Amino acid sequence: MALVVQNLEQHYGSAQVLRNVSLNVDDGACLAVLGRNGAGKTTLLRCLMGVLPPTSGSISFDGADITNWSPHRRSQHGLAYVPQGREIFPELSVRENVLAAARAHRTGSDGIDEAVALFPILKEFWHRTGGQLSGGQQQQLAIARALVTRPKLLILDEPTEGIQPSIVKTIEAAIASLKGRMSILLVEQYLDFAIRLADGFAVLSRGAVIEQGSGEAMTHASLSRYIAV
Ligand SMILES: Nc1ncnc2c1ncn2[C@@H]1O[C@H](COP(=O)(O)OP(=O)(O)OP(=O)(O)O)[C@@H](O)[C@H]1O
Repeated sequence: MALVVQNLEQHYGSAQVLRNVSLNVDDGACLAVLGRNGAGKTTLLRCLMGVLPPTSGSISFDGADITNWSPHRRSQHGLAYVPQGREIFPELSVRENVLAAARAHRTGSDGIDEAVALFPILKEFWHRTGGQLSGGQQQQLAIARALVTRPKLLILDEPTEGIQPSIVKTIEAAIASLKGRMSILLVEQYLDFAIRLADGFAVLSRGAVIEQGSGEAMTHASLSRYIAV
């Protein structure tokens, strides 16, 4: 098991946002975390990355208890996070965005080439600034930046949100090609995308996991009631 989350709880002030959340991601597998807006998905990811300390519960990854580790230490240990809203550096070029991530992880040119090869548009726009890219191109850049850290677990927060269908296909193909080489935790509201990629799922509702299952159990009919519209 790559990632083991046990009994995680989180509060914002007096409001409880995560309730007894337990889930696992197997080595090399893709787990989809589904749920409506406000269900607590982003809060869960922020706890996994160490941006937000959980109120209680534990997180272990790759054999280590990382519950109290800093975000930096988690990243060095192999966790990479592509947040919702992408968060690239808009003033830096595509090249500089990628190199900044590579430098922090001492990734050489082979690792950079491998990550960028998944998204040919990035080489085409290598010297444009991040801010000049479309939303879908920025999403590809954000994923490439995560990949140059050579993660063991790639965490993606709604990578298809607001992105045109042709780029969604490119992102889907890229994630599909990564399966088996790293573990993936995919938060998604685009159900068909999640069904095509994931080996298992967990549904969050009001901060609690209300259903979990295998990839075979993931059908539009069984899961659409848990997703907005
Ligand atoms: N910084 C914060 N302070 C207080 N409450 C917050 C904060 N961030 C989120 N919340 C609340 O916590 C709950 C869970 O939010 P979260 O962003 O984790 O949900 P989500 O499932 O990721 O939703 P979305 O799909 O809209 O991003 C929501 O009720 C939200 O309003």
